[in-house]
Amino acid sequence: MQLSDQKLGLYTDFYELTMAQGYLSCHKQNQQVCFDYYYRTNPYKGGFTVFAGLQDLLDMLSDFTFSESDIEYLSTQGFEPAFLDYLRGFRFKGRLFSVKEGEIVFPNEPLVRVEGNIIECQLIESLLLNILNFESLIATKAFRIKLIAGERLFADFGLRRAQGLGSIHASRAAVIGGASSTSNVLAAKLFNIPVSGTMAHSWVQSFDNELEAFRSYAKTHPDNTVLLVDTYDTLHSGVPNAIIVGHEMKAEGTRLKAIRLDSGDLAYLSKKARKMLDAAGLNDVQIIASNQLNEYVIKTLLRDQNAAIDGFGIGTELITGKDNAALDGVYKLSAIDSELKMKFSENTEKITLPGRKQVIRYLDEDGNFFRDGIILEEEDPDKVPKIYHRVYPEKNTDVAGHQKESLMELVFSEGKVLIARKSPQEIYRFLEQRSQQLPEEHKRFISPHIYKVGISEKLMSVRNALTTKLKTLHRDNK
Ligand SMILES: Nc1ncnc2c1ncn2[C@@H]1O[C@H](COP(=O)(O)OP(=O)(O)OP(=O)(O)O)[C@@H](O)[C@H]1O
Ligand SMILES: O=P(O)(O)OC[C@H]1O[C@H](OP(=O)(O)OP(=O)(O)O)[C@H](O)[C@@H]1O
Ligand SMILES: O=C(O)c1cccnc1
Repeated sequence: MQLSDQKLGLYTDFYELTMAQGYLSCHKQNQQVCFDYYYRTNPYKGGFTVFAGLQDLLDMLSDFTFSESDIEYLSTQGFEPAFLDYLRGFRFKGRLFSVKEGEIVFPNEPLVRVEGNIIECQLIESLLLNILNFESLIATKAFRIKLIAGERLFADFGLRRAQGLGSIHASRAAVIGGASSTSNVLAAKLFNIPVSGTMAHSWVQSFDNELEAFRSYAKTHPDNTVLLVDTYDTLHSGVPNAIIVGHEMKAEGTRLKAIRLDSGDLAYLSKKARKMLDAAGLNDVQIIASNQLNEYVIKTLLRDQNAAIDGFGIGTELITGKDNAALDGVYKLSAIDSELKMKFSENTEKITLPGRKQVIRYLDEDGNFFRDGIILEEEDPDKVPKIYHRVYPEKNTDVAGHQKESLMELVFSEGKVLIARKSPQEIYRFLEQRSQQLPEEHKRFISPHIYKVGISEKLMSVRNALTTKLKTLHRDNK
């Protein structure tokens, strides 16, 4: 994706650049490091997250360079000539290992591992977090909606309510999570996703009366006529006028596709409208609903109130990931050359895991997700018999004999993307398949069952030994 000729090297936080300059002047530029990307809490108080944004990140990495005008700008911000020279030829040449886009993932497990020299890995931190945190947040929201909407179509209507240009990534992520189409034409073109649209109230208002507005639209768009029926009075004007136009279209050999309800009690109105359409012989005209919808409203409409709704248009709540402003994904250093690194915290849950790691997904006898285990990359997964709770090792699970999968694969190396490009719809199909392996108790909205992610004994002992070493060192330094 490219919005302009602006290169992306400056799409970073200032401190990444000041540290990068510091690494260069301390002659650390050849140190080989490893960073992990992971998040800590599932959004929406849910039981899982949908990992998204990888393809965009990989595309943007190729553009993560500095133009002459970027260099000039940095020179006005106090950066040294030697560092500016370094940036002139900069290109990320490290390696990325990642779980697949569309994978269902859980807190605290590495999702991306970045390896390379300390400067390149530091500089891409902000970009990586920006893209992966946001797209994963929106894809997760979309998938929660999809879990409830089922086979009914749902369109992303969010552009007008999105956080600026973030809508481009959000619309892509919405389709990864299960939206059938987007109203966002630029996102549709850039990512080759289905585009769709109905009409606004302004169309209806722009004619002398509602019937004329409906007739004119049907004439100009006979293949895609969806009439917005709530401008004046849904049941006394909108639906009766749509029925007149539906009959006229039939007589002309075309078809009224749907009506859209955008206010009022959507359950009551949809059931009444369904009856009226059916009584008029327009059983194939669908009913689409919109107006501040989310997974909870859709759930009560469909499951408690038997609403006669065939499809949904969803804007604000989908595209902004309401009620979760951000996914709390982080990027933490875990190794420099052969030395393992970790960060302490008062909160034991937040202590990072050192070393180069892989995530193993263990399956149960039905092929469903059973546990995830974080192991050291050098470990043979076949020789990991148990995984342990990262804080309370007395809680552990026998995983020997379970079918297993390694979740992270090499996706970027020597400046090249190593995985095939997939459309957001193809990524959704992968997500759907994975969702069938995720036990139902992790999908419920209220107090979902916590999916267990453990660590291998070797990783635990490496972490514990390093903890003791670093604590001693820092105590002695006091
Ligand atoms: N049957 C229903 N059950 C639960 N929630 C519903 C139902 N029908 C509509 N809603 C939701 O209730 C809210 C109604 O919004 P609001 O109170 O602003 O009324 P409105 O219909 O938009 O009124 P207006 O005519 O001013 O546009 C929306 O979020 C909508 O999705
Ligand atoms: O409610 P959301 O989930 O955010 O979905 C998007 C909303 O945007 C449109 O309304 P708007 O009033 O902006 O335009 P209109 O004149 O077409 O109704 C549309 O009719 C939806 O109600
Ligand atoms: O196509 C629509 O009906 C639409 C698109 C964006 C926002 N609201 C409605």
